[in-house]
Amino acid sequence: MLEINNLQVARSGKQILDGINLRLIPHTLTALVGKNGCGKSTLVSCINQITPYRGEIHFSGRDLALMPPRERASLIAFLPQALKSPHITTEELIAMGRSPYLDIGRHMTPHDKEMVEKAIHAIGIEKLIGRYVDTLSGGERQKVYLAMTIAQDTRLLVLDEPTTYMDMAYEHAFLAMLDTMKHKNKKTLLVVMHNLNQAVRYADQLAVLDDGKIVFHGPTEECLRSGILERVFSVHRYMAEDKVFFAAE
Ligand SMILES: Nc1ncnc2c1ncn2[C@@H]1O[C@H](COP(=O)(O)OP(=O)(O)OP(=O)(O)O)[C@@H](O)[C@H]1O
Repeated sequence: MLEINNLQVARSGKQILDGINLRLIPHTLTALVGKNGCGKSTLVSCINQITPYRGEIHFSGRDLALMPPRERASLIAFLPQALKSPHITTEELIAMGRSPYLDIGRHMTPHDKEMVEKAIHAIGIEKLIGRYVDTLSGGERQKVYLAMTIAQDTRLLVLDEPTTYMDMAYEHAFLAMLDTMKHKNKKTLLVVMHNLNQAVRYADQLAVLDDGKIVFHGPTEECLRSGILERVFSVHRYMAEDKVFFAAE
């Protein structure tokens, strides 16, 4: 599984990530949390080999920096924070998730088509089929991109703020679906999350970034006991109906 060793990123003379070590546990959901500008998207873009870094990122013992992009895409699916709006149909975009597996003529096999269908149903976007991506709302576009990452059928999914545009009810349904994917489909998930209340409810593990450093990585329960979230986010915590909630001070 994914293992990051002593990752360093500097930009315009500023140290953005400093000595990051992170080892994901298979078949768990790890929420990457931290205040605005602490380096979450930068860390994700290093895994995606977009941002240059010093240090090492391995997947099942293989250096990701040395792995051909097509092979990498068969192991790790990414949902970036900023989504493009190409003038292609939703099915065409979702089918791009199958790119790492297609032959030289880019022909979809019945299995590829089945994976696309399954992703459409998993996200519940049947009504968006036939629409052009550049005509969709922010939330609709986010769902179509999510279907693309699910169609990619990788062992690891790295999602950068996947619920930004989602309404509250769909956000819950989506996070519950990730939970099912983890258990039923044996997926491992690294998810950048802004909503602390959702993170502590759905994540098995929390990785807390503060000013470019991982200040906690471990089970969610342990993180809650440590009081680190209150310190990093300047929030206070309360209980309601046996659930933990955080609120701004
Ligand atoms: N090209 C760049 N040059 C200089 N600084 C940069 C550059 N790109 C990002 N940064 C800085 O790096 C820091 C980390 O940015 P990053 O986008 O990773 O934060 P984040 O934790 O994802 O933030 P948010 O929660 O707001 O999405 C920020 O202070 C940002 O301004």
